[in-house]
Formats: sequence, C-alpha cells, structure tokens
Amino acid sequence: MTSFPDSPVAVLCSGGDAPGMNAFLRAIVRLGLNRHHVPVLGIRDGYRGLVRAAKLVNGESGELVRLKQEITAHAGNRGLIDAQQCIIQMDHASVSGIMGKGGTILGSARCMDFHKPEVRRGAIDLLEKLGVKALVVVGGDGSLTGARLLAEESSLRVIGVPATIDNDLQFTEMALGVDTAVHTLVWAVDHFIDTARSHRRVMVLETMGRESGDLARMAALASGAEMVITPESGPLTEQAMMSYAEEIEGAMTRGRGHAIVLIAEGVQFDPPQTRNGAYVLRDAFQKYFQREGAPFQDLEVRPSVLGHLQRGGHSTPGDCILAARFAEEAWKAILDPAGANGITALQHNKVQIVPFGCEDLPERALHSQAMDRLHDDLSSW
Ligand SMILES: Nc1ncnc2c1ncn2[C@@H]1O[C@H](COP(=O)(O)OP(=O)(O)O)[C@@H](O)[C@H]1O
Ligand SMILES: O=P(O)(O)OC[C@H]1O[C@](O)(COP(=O)(O)O)[C@@H](O)[C@@H]1O
Repeated sequence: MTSFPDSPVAVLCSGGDAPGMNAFLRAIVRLGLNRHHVPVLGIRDGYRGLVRAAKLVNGESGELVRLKQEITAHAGNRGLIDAQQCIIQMDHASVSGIMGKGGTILGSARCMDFHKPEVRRGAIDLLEKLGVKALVVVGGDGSLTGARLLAEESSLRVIGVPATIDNDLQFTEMALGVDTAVHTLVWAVDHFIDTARSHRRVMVLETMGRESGDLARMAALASGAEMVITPESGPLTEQAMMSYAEEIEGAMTRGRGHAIVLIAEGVQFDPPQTRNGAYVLRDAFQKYFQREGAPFQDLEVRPSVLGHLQRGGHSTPGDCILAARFAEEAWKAILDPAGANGITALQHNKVQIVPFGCEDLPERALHSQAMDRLHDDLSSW
C-alpha cells in the first residue's frame, strides 16, 4: 500500500453545482500531477464532507491514522465509488472522461454548520493534521465567503474559484457554469418558441438567478426572447406589469403573433408575492389582455419555471476552457511562496487572483445596463 502523500493540495466544490466544476477538477488534478508533481485530495460534498471528516477524527490520533489509511487504500475511482468516503486521493483515472459532464464528481452541498467558527476550527485542524498545504474552494458567493473565513482563521493557503450559473460575483466577468446555463436557456427558448408561434401565445419563462438578472439578460440576448425582466430594475408593481402587457399588445396590433418573456427568479414584487414570478406575471398579463374591449382577448399566456434544468447538462467548450485557465492560475498562487490568498477572476479577459473581499468591478454593472439597452433595441417590435 502507498503511503499518505506529503503536503497535498485539497479541493472541494460547494454551494449549487455548476457546469464546469468537473472540468476544473480535471484540470487542477492533472496540472498537479503532470506539471507540478503535487498530489490532490478531493473533499466530498463541500464543507459538509470536510466537517463530517473532522467530526470523525475529532482529535483522536487513532481515527486520523484510520482516515489516512482509508484515503491511501481507496484512492481514485475506488474511493469515489464509496459514497461514504469523505476524502479521496485523486489520480489520473479518477478525472478521466469527466471534463464535459455536468455536476461535480466530488458532490456539492450547502452546510449551515460552517457558519459557526468552532466548526470551521475543526475543519482547519483536520486539514493541518493531514499536512494540507492549500485548499481550493470552488463555488459561489457563500462558498467563497466561507473560504475567506478559512483563510483569515488559519495559516493555510486558500484559493477560491467562482462557479455559479447566477454570474452574481461582481469581481469576475464570468463564473464557471454561466456559459453553459445560457446555452441551455437558448435551447429551452427555442423549444418554447415552437408552441408560442403555433398557438400565438405569450410564454413566460422563469430563469434562475437568486439576486442577479445576468443569466436572464444574457439568455435573452442570445435567444432573441422578446422581453426580459430582472431584479436590477427594482420591485415589479402592478402598474409595471400592465405596461409590459401593453407593450406586448402593441406588438400584436402591429402583426406580431407571439412573445417569449424571460423573468429572473430574483425579481421582487410590490406588494410582495409568495408565488413564482412567472405565475404572478401570467395572471397580470391575462387580466390585462382580457379586459373589457381589449383587442386580443383570446391571447393565452403560459408560465414555466425552468428550475434545475438550467444547472445540469454537458458544459460548453467556453466553460471547459475557463476552468482550465482558473486551475492554472490557482496553481500559480498555491506554489508562489510570496503569493496571497484570493480568488481566480476573469478581468478584461485575463485570469488573475484577486484578494478575498475585493471590490466589485464597476464595469460589471455598466455592462449589464449596456446589455439591457442592446436587448431593448434588438427586440423592439
Ligand atoms: N458567511 C458564511 N460563513 C461561513 N460559511 C458560509 C457563509 N456563507 C456561506 N457559507 C458556506 O458556503 C455554503 C454555500 O453557500 P451558498 O450561498 O448556499 O452557495 P454558493 O456558494 O453557491 O453561493 C453554505 O452552505 C455554507 O456552508
Ligand atoms: O438547488 P437549490 O439549493 O434549490 O438552489 C437554488 C439556487 O441555486 C442557484 O441555482 C445557484 O445559486 P448559487 O450559486 O448561490 O448556489 C440559484 O439560481 C438558485 O436560486
């Protein structure tokens, strides 16, 4: 049996899974083994798996020995097959054939316990006992906050990698998963258009995006959806919904037969609503179209919540390439003795490390506004 590796680098995926996570795992493992000759440990199920392993060991030296034995005895795919094994020593074969696959072979999770400093302390203790020299955290805003806290509370090198289909991280132009999710949304819109055209309907499609409308606006630009409603415009009032409906009716009067409306999940309503935005909008539109004397009283509106369809599926080449670039930059930061903790970010098409807690890119908001203007001019009927 091989012995436990010296000074490995650990990697975990956390928060909502995003296409490109697997491509990143492949790249970080392959660069580690082929270029830098540093072993990589994969931690299963994000912070939850790390916390589970820390609780198992819980300061007991016997348990630590047992954990190390398990990792070395069941390396690579042998470890991955056993869903109970929290830490896996990654080898070439364990990341073979996974590049384009959606989700993450390591699993991901949300772990509320990680908000507690004493729980993070246990995780740090375990990583130190395993001799881990750096931890790479792949995830969205919350995961990267957890990574920043780990960096502040330990002497570990901690590198974050943005991965979220929401594209709500304002310090990077793109996160892993966005390109694929936009691609999937274009595919979805193409399918909905067939029925919208055939039945002369209005289709209201709700995209993901908890607080940001970037996914919806990128999908609208790429698919040609007639209308996109995002949280950045503020809470949606009854009056605003009526004026959207009026706009659609106007287009119908000019000979248009159908419309696709994208609404981001994060859109708030005034007064607040408990139902999904797509359903609220459907009711408001239908009410407007059926008002007394309206010209298109037969115009039907159908809502759909696209949900997790958007998170899965084969990653695009764009996401795979970004994943490889993020992995290369992560290794540079890990191996540079003078390097700092931080997050890989795409800024002005260059991948670099930005420190944790870095400023938002002001151009991100401007870019979103420019996309909205562009979409308005491209889709005005
Ligand atoms: N403030 C925080 N302190 C410590 N850990 C956090 C914090 N915020 C989030 N996390 C950890 O990151 C996980 C993922 O965060 P979440 O916001 O759900 O997803 P994402 O990383 O995709 O934005 C959380 O379940 C938790 O374990
Ligand atoms: O899969 P869950 O846990 O229901 O989470 C849904 C949320 O995750 C997302 O898909 C991605 O968000 P995160 O990147 O923060 O995980 C959001 O768009 C959505 O609101």
